[in-house]
Amino acid sequence: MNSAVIVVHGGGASCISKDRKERVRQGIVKAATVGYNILKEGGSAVDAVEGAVVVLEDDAEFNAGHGSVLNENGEVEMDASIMNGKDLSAGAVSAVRCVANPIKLARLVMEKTHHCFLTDQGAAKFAADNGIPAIPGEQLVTERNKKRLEKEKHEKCAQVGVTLISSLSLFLSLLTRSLGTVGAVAVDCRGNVAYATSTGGIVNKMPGRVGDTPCIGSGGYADNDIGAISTTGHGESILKVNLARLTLFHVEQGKTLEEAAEASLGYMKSKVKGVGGVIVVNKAGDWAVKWTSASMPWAAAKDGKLHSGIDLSDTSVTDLP
Ligand SMILES: COC(=O)C[C@H](N)C(=O)O
Repeated sequence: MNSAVIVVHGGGASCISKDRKERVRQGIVKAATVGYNILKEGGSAVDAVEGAVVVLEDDAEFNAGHGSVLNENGEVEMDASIMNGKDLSAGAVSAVRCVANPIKLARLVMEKTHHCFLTDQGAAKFAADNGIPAIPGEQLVTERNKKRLEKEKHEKCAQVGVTLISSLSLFLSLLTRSLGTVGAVAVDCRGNVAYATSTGGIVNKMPGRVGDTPCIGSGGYADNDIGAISTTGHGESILKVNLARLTLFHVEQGKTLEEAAEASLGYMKSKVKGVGGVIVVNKAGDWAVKWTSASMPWAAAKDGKLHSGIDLSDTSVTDLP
C-alpha cells in the first residue's frame, strides 16, 4: 500500500503583496487538505488533483476559474488539462469562457470522449451536453482583474516609443501578467499518479491565445512509471521547451525529482529566457517543488504533515488535522 501524497501550486509569481499573502496561503493549504482527504478516503489520484484544483478555481485569489485574468477585450478565456498516469489518458480544454470549473470539463473530455482536447465552441457544446451549466462570463470577472487589465494596458501604452526594453523588465512584466495559475499532482494509495493544471492565462492576451496549461507535456504530464508534474510560468516559454515532459525525461535518465526540475527550469531560462515553476511527485511518494520566478505558493501533504511556502525563505511544516 502506497502512502498518499498531494502537492499543489498557486502559480509562479514576481512578488505577492503582504496583504494577499495570507489569503493565498489559506487557499493553497485548503486545496492540499481537500485533495489529501480525498486520497485518505480511498479516492484516486485523478479525483484528488481535480478536487484540489476545483478549490483553487473557486478561489478568486488565483488566476483560474473565478479570478481568471482578462484578455484584451476584458473577457475571461480559460485553459485546463488533466492526466491519469495509470494509462496515460488525458483531457484538455482551451479558450473556454462560461464554465466555473474548466478542470471538470477537461476530466469529462478525458473520460467521455475519444479525444484528448476540445476547444472554444466545441468545448462549450460538450459542456452543455454533459450537464455543465453555462454561467454568465461576468461571474468569473473580479474587480482586481479589471484593474490589472487597465494597468497592463496603461503600461503597454507607456512603453510605446521605447525601443529598448531590458530583458529584465520584460520578464518582470510577463510574470506580473501571469500570476496565479493553479495545479496539483498526486499519488494515491494504489500507486497511481495524476496531474491537473488550470489557468486564465496571461492578462491582456489576444483573444484565442492558448498557453502551455492545456497542452499535455507542457502544462503537465503523468506516467506511473516516471511520475506526475504540473507547471506554471510564462506559457510561450514552457511550450517551446515542453517543460513537463522534459523534466520527466530527466527523471527517466536517473536524476532525482529535484535535480530534474532544476535542469529543465535552467534549460528554459538559458534557452528562451523563460521563468516558471514545477511541482513533481513519483510513485515512491517522493515530491519536489522548484521555481525560477521570485515566488510560487505551494503546499504538499504526506504522512499526516502539511508542508507549505510562498517564497524561498518561508517553508513551514504543520500537522494535518
Ligand atoms: C503563472 O502564470 C501562468 O502559469 C500562466 C500560464 N502558464 C500561461 O501562460 O497561460
